[in-house]
Amino acid sequence: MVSPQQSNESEGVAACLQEVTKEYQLGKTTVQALRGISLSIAVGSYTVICGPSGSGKSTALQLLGCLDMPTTGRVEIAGQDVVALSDKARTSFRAQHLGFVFQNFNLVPVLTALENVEYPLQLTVRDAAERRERAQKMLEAVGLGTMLQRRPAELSGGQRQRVAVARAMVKRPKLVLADEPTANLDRRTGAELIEMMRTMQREHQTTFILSSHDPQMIEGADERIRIEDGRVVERVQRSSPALAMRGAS
Ligand SMILES: Nc1ncnc2c1ncn2[C@@H]1O[C@H](COP(=O)(O)OP(=O)(O)OP(=O)(O)O)[C@@H](O)[C@H]1O
Repeated sequence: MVSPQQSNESEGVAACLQEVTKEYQLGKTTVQALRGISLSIAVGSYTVICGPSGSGKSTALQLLGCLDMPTTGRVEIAGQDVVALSDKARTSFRAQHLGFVFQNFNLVPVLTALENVEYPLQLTVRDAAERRERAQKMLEAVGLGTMLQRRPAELSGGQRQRVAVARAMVKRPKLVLADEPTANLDRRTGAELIEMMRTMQREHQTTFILSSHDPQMIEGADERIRIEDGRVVERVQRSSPALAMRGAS
């Protein structure tokens, strides 16, 4: 297993991209999804990456989640240069330290809520009773203590996304990445989910990085990073709104 080095992390940086570009090849066409992005995310913060459709939000999130590698540049998560890791070490690092919430919930349909949340612990926790107890506690924390045995099809969209948040949090990750988590929820359910994620983030001091178009989510963030056409064009910290930096990189 790969343990994070203590370089940037000990300086309060949970994750950073340095001069990162990402190109996709579409037949003979090269799509430049990210055009030299540099950003850092503070430990324990709740950061939203926003911007128009196609601007590069999901691509940035995929890189921060070790789900893809940059074309050029450095990606550091919890002090670890993840580009330098082998595929196997990167998979292990991801399983150990990162949690994910997706727009479409991505729950396993044949498993119950409890089994879905237990699932990621199979890689890291040997004791079955401990896995069950941790999964149950996490489902109770997201308000689903009475629905442990329900399968995803027997839950509402908001409840499914709560299961997904519990699944992301159960391994006590350093970082939770959420790609448009409220996109498939109505406004009220989205607002409840945002509040719940905020509570979890504060209680567990977990760093959350989200991508979103949702004004409710963007407004409540500690920091918002706006991307347009593969570049960071604005960073606004909630504590000091005057810190808006047009054309940050
Ligand atoms: N696998 C891929 N192959 C080719 N092009 C891709 C791929 N993934 C993304 N792109 C392109 O890269 C650019 C950035 O896409 P990305 O999904 O990161 O944007 P986004 O800001 O998340 O958009 P949305 O808000 O619509 O989800 C777009 O031009 C997109 O078409």
